[in-house]
Amino acid sequence: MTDVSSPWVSVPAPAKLNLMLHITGRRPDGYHNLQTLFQFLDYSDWLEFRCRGDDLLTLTPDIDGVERESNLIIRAARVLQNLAKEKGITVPGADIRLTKRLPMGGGLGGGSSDAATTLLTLNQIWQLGQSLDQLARIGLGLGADVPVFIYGQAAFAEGVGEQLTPVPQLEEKWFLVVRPDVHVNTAEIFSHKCLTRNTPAINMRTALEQGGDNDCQQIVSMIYPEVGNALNLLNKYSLAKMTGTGACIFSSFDSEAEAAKVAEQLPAEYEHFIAQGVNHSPAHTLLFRPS
Ligand SMILES: C[C@@](CO)(OP(=O)(O)O)[C@H](O)COP(=O)(O)OP(=O)(O)OC[C@H]1O[C@@H](n2ccc(N)nc2=O)[C@H](O)[C@@H]1O
Ligand SMILES: Nc1ncnc2c1ncn2[C@@H]1O[C@H](COP(=O)(O)OP(=O)(O)O)[C@@H](O)[C@H]1O
Repeated sequence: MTDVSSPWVSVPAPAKLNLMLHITGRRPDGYHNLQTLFQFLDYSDWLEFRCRGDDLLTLTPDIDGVERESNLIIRAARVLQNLAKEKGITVPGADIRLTKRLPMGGGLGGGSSDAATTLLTLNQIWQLGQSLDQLARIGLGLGADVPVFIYGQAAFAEGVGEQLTPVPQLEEKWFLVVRPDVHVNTAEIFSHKCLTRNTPAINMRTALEQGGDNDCQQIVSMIYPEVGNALNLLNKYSLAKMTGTGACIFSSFDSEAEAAKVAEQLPAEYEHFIAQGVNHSPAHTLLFRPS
C-alpha cells in the first residue's frame, strides 16, 4: 500500500573510476588484494525513494537480466529492513524508482553505487541512526566496491577495496568515458589464469605521484577485443585506461571542451559520455547538505 502522503526523495548514485588498479595478491578465500585510486564522476544513476504504508519493498523498472531479489538495490534495502527488525525498530516498506544511466558491467560501479545510495538514503528516511562505518560494513557484504560509495570520498583503496584512505587532493579533471559494446564479467576476469596477480605493493604517495596501470586491462583486451580496439583508438588522441574490470575506458582532460573535441572524432558506433571527476560523492552532497 503506497503512502501517498510520503514525499519522494531523489538521490544520485554516482559512477566511480579506478584511476589505477594493481593486483598485489590473492587471498585464501579467492578474493584479490588490490591497490586502487577511486574517484567519483559527476555522472549518476538516480534513485527515488518513498515510504509505504506496509512493509513491502518495490522497485521500478526492473533491470533486464537481473532478478528483482538479486538487484543490489533490493538486497541493500532488505538487509537494512532486517537489521531494523532485529533491533526491534518498526520500519515501513519503500517504493524505489530507478533511472539507470550507468552501463552495467562497465567498471563504473553502478550496482555498488545503487546499493550504497539505497543504504545511505533509507538509513536517513527510516531514522535508523547507523554510522557510515556500520553502513560500510553492511555494504561490503553486498560488494567490494560498496564501502567507497558509503564514505563518499575519493580514496586510495587496499585490501579488497575496503581499506580506504581519503585523497581529497586529486585533481578534478574532465573525463571522456567510452563504452565498448560488451559486458565484462568481473568474476571471470579475477579467475583467469593469466591475470597479473603479483604487482609489488606501492605506497599511496607513489600512486598519487606516478599513477599506475590497470592490471586487468591486458586480459580484458584479450578476451574482449572490442575493449582493446577502443583503447587503441582513444590512445591516438590521449592516454586511455580501463576502469575496474572494464569494459569502459577513459581519458582525462583539463577542460570539458578538450574532451568534447576528442569525442567528436570518435566513430559513431562508440557510445560515450563526458563527466567531471569529483572527490566528494554527489550522493553525499545531497544527503548531508545543511538543512
Ligand atoms: C574490480 C573492481 C575495482 O573497483 O571493480 P569493477 O570493475 O567490478 O567495477 C572491484 O573491486 C570489484 O568489486 P565488485 O564489483 O563489488 O565485486 P564483487 O561483487 O565483490 O566480486 C565479484 C567477483 O570478483 C572477484 N573479486 C572481486 C574483488 C576482488 N578484490 N577480488 C576478487 O577476486 C570475486 O570472484 C567475486 O566473486
Ligand atoms: N542495481 C544494479 N545495477 C547494476 N547492476 C546490478 C544491479 N543489481 C545487480 N546488478 C548486477 O551486478 C553486475 C555488475 O554491475 P555493475 O556494478 O554495473 O558493473 P561493474 O561492477 O562492472 O561496475 C551486473 O551485471 C548485474 O548482474
